Amino acid sequence: MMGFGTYGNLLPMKKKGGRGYDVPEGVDIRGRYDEEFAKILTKDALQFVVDLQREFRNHVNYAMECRKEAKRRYNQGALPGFDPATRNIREGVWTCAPVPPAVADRRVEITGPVERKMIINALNSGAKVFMADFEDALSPSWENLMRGQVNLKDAVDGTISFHDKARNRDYKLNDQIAKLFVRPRGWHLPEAHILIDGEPATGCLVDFGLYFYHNYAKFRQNQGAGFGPFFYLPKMEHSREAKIWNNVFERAEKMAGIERGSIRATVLIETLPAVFQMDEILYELRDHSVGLNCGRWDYIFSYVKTFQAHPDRLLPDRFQVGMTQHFMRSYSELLIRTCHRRGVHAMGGMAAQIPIRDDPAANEAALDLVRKDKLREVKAGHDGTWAAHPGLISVCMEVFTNNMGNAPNQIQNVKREDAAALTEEDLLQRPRGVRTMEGLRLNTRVGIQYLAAWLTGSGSVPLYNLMEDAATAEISRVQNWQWLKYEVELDGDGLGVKVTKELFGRVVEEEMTRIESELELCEVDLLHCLSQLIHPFPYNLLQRHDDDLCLECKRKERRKGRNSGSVLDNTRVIAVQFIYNAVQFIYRSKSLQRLFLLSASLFDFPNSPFLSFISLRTTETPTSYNPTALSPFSFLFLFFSLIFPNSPFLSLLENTGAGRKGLIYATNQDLSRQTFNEEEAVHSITQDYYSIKTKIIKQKPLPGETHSISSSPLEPPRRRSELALTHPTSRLK
Ligand SMILES: CC(=O)SCCNC(=O)CCNC(=O)[C@H](O)C(C)(C)COP(=O)(O)OP(=O)(O)OC[C@H]1O[C@@H](n2cnc3c(N)ncnc32)[C@H](O)[C@@H]1OP(=O)(O)O
Ligand SMILES: O=CC(=O)O
Repeated sequence: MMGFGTYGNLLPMKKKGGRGYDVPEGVDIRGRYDEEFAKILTKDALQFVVDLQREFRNHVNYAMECRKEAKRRYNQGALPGFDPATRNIREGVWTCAPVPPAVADRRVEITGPVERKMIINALNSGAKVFMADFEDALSPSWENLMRGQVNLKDAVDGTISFHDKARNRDYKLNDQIAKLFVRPRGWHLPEAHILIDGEPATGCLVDFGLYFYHNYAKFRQNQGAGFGPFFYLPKMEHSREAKIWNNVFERAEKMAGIERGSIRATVLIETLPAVFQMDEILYELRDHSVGLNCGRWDYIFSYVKTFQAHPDRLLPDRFQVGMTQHFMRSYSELLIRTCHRRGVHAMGGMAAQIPIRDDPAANEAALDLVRKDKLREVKAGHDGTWAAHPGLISVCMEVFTNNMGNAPNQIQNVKREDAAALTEEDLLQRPRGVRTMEGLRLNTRVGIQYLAAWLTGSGSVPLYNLMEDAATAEISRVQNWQWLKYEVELDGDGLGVKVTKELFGRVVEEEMTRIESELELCEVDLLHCLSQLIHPFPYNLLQRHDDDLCLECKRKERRKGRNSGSVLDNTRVIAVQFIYNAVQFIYRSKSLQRLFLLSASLFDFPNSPFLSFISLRTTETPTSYNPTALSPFSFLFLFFSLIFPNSPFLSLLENTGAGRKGLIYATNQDLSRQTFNEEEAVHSITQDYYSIKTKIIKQKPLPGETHSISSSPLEPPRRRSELALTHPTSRLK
């Protein structure tokens, strides 16, 4: 994980700015200078990005305007649907270019952020494909984005390695590795660290351009058997956006002097409007396509976003919106039919379960949910599927292999002509289910913790034994937004209770308390981990504490409770405890919190897709974020933080306070990820947005609580006994 511990290098950034890099005319780099990054941000590579930007920016701007126009129509009551103007494409007989042999078999694909160790683990995982993610699994700090490029270049070169200091373990590539696909960001996200002609570059052109420029030759030789590089393309809403990608690919092929159709991409169908454009999208990309993928989590998010002005289409609890809902099943079946008719892969979606290492029964239950989900996919006709964790590869592989036989895919064998009968009504059918207080609470808890992690540099995290990334956490955010906007009346325990701002504010406070109690369990682990890091003094990353404890130790620690335990009885640990307490003391200071947010917003997050709330252009309470209101002590702190790049002080400032504020703010904003009206920031919900609680670490269920919240889009949720204990209305009095 790469966090804000890198702040220390920000002083050099101030001095050098873009001047540290040798840039072409019209380019200004705002991110900090780093020698490793300079090998990626070469003048020639930047020139390629600049050329793409200049050639395509008007097309991108136009496409974004069209999105706004469509949104206006949906907000006035229109529904998305098939476009009569492109009927000939949908009904015409045509196919995409043949699938390259290197990626004919994609039965299991693993995904993950472009972190060094995870790239190696994913490529070695036994999956057929690894999708390296600059998008939902990555928090888009300058550090993460640029390190990601460095890591991918080493991976394609075959030289990538990693030494895990805490475990004294070396990582390198196996002989057999997965095929690499790269997912750049969506068209709508700017890259604010790189200005081209005075404007932020288009994020995906930076991701694509730098990666392509440095890797196309080696990739085609080492990975693609003459084809490639390969990409996943996210968040498109219309085929005109696919057409821009197609033109970008042709431009890149021309620059590289490689054959047209070398680059191949799979498009994620993960917005509601795009489901009505699947043929059109494939048609635009027909020389460069290797299929479509059911990006089901974002698809659910998009349902809320598209219908934000349709109170008759509110979602039930997040975990009830699964693949057995009619609109979800219809989407997956139509995707399979469309892809197979056009001769390309129909990829399945992500199961959010991850292995549960300290509870075999819960682990088996989680694996069983994955198995059922994958079985549904393969039987429906999907050619492959996604897994979030290496521990799930064998389960998914077994299901697909047992049901696909020896064929590398089902493109020719399962045509799903029955899906031709699916109508607009099928694809839009209202989801069924209930809206509960439990759902509201869970969304709140997940939202707070995900945003806190995201702010501190982690775009995918394990929460309550599930993978959470920007797509899944986004569902939590928009669902709360929707329920609040329409003041829905809750079902179940919350029967008759309306989701008002007051209720939401109280839920936030209560969930903060709960998170705090969960985190107290983790503090013992943190201390233990610190003890291992004290020598040398812990200017080091503290995040990976949990894995370093053996399971028995963890159980013992938890039984004994906070700040006790036999593993904490030596001098080193007492020293650590002293430092830890000192840090905690500082850490709870409000001015420091403000300083943290201030530095974060100044230096590392101009890119934020939905968290621009931490920017300084705030209309919030007069003292917050006002640099002149900070105490001299804060400045001293900033000074020390800058001197010590990986200061544990900064690591510890990973905070739920920021996450809470983020959730409150984001919940009250326009649902578009592109813009925020800061005027609308709501002050009335909680008295204190900034109270920092403690470091976000891996969340484990509380003792006595069942481990399995069903996360599969297949199964209905189970009760969480813990939450059912108190009637929500009495808790809120
Ligand atoms: C909806 C969508 O957009 S899905 C696509 C975007 N989302 C993703 O890609 C999420 C991918 N998954 C992940 O990021 C991770 O699995 C998480 C954050 C959920 C959990 O990660 P961890 O907490 O590290 O899991 P855990 O501790 O069990 O990991 C065990 C080992 O597996 C590795 N690992 C876990 N997930 C992955 C992965 N996706 N790829 C490669 N390696 C992985 C870890 O690095 C660790 O390696 P080590 O033993 O050598 O140290
Ligand atoms: O990107 C994938 C999704 O499910 O969302």
